[in-house]
Amino acid sequence: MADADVIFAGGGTTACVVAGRLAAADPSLKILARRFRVRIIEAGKHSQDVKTHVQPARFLANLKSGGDSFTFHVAQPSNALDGRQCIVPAGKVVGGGSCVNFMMYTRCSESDMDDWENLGNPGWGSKDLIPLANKAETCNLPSHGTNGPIQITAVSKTDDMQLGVTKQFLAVAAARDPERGIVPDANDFSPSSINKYSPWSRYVNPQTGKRSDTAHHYIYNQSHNNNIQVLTQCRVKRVIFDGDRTVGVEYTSHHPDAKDQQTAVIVKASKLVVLSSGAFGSPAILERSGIGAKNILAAHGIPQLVDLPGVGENYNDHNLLMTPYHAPADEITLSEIFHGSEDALKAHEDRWLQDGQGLMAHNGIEAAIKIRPNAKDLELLGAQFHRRWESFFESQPDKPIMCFGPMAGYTGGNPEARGHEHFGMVYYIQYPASIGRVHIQSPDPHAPLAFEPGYLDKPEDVALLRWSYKWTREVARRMDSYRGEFAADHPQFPPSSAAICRNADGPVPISAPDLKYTSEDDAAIDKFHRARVGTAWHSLGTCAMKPRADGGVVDSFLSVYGVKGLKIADLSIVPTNVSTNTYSTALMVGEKAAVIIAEELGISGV
Ligand SMILES: Cc1cc2nc3c(=O)[nH]c(=O)nc-3n(C[C@H](O)[C@H](O)[C@H](O)COP(=O)(O)OP(=O)(O)OC[C@H]3O[C@@H](n4cnc5c(N)ncnc54)[C@H](O)[C@@H]3O)c2cc1C
Repeated sequence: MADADVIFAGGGTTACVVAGRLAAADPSLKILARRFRVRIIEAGKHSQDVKTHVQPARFLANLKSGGDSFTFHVAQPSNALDGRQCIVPAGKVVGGGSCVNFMMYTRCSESDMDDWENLGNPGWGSKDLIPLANKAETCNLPSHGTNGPIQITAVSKTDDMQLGVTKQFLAVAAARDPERGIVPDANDFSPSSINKYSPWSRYVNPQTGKRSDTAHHYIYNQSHNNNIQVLTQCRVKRVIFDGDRTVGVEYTSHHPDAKDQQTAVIVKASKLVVLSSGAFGSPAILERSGIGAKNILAAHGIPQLVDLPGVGENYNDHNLLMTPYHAPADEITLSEIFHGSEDALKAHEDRWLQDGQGLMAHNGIEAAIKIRPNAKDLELLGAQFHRRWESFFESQPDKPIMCFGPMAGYTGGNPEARGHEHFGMVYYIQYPASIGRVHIQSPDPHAPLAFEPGYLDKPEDVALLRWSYKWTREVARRMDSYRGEFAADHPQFPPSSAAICRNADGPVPISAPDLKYTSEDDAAIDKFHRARVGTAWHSLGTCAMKPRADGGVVDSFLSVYGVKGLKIADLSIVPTNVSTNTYSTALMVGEKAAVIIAEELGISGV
């Protein structure tokens, strides 16, 4: 007899949306959201009411603690990064990334969704997906959702802002770059909002001040619904088939203290297995199940069931830096919450416990721009970027090249920054030309993956970051709080350079000339980027939804090619990159997957 009707392998962001919607619509359907299993009596890694998850501003301390709500995927050494091994964390907790992310509320470009549809995926264009993006959220801004589970703190005007650096960023924008202009909401899916400065909202409930994640808002809110069974600290090894029909999955304990992490347990699904293990986990489960490229499976002694060479390929992310600037001692930032002791945090936590307000309910980001270059920028971006501009961006006016914004606080790891105030300038590439891959390197589900993120493999991405460093620095230098660069976390320019980093008494005038950089300076910037560029935590694309002949892994109904009864619902299915922080994309994919599965299973009311 089957253990459930639908089994989800992975209980992260997208899985909670799909499982929650299906279970709420049809309480007679048994849903088993598969995560980490408690081996003895340890409840495992639920996120419910855990303060590192629900108190928003603890996100950075949680990440830096290296704690057990993350999997840290260590990449292979990369030539483009001067031999460095990047580390890309992914959420590992019920609710996945939505419980550990930075809560920056961003939505993609219309054309991103239309690109997916045009790849051969009917029903995945902006016309169909925008209503589903709105269905997921409640956000008090025009053109957003009004009745969805995910609650947004809307920031659209100066009165909504708590951080001086945000206001300064927008003030410099207004004075220095009036051509681009400021809009109240750059995340309304309107092409005309691209290339505009804007206040920025966050995934925090404005009433309670709690993080708005999918675990609490799609699963834990259904504690009355006995049909949702969540196993924690269990790791899915592979999918079990009867011929080409999916019948269940095999899992093992993932409890860190478990003496035996290899004993297999098999659970059967009567209707469907859904892989929701994210851009790293889902392709790995497929490969361990015999679905993937022949050479990779053969190298690990796994018999091939379906030849799908696209599995694990097409790894996409956004490449990010946050460069810090000194700020006055009385600057309002989150640095104390990011790096302070529990004693130092107590006042912030007490304030938050009173009414859910204060800096503990914040993420430090309240303004940004998804930017496109003007003629002067294109000249500065140089020849290395021009081909990419002409072939990809020029004809797609709603595709930004970078996202820039100020972060109120120091996010780096240099202990010299402690006890002083800083703000950061964040910059990340929206559509990196460099693409990576992730594959298994063992049939063991606990073994690390063979991961090549591809960061900066292409020179056009290096050119983008070089221009972005200079661009963001020019804005920072004009902000009232600017007191010079925190030099240890900037490029090491030659001592004679006019661009050398130094302390300052205050900002330069808006009309001051821009810094001049020599070719040696440019080399220092590139070296810095190769040494420091990192993930934006937006991994996607490794089980792409596109035609099988084009390297696709799932079709537009999210069904894995070559077998029956197996779907994927997470960001691994996204075939091409998006101009957004990807929580919104996971919500949208989840809502779409819920509709698809409900229709197939004859469930109404989703
Ligand atoms: C540190 C960080 C900061 C971020 N900041 C932002 C932000 O500010 N704004 C924004 O919009 N987005 C942000 N994101 C991105 C966003 O949160 C993710 O893109 C999104 O949550 C991914 O959803 P998913 O469903 O694809 O995967 P996940 O949410 O990662 O879910 C996958 C789940 O599967 C589990 N799993 C993996 N393998 C197995 C297995 N074999 N068996 C069982 N379970 C398995 C994992 O533990 C995980 O819980 C951030 C992400 C991170 C990690």
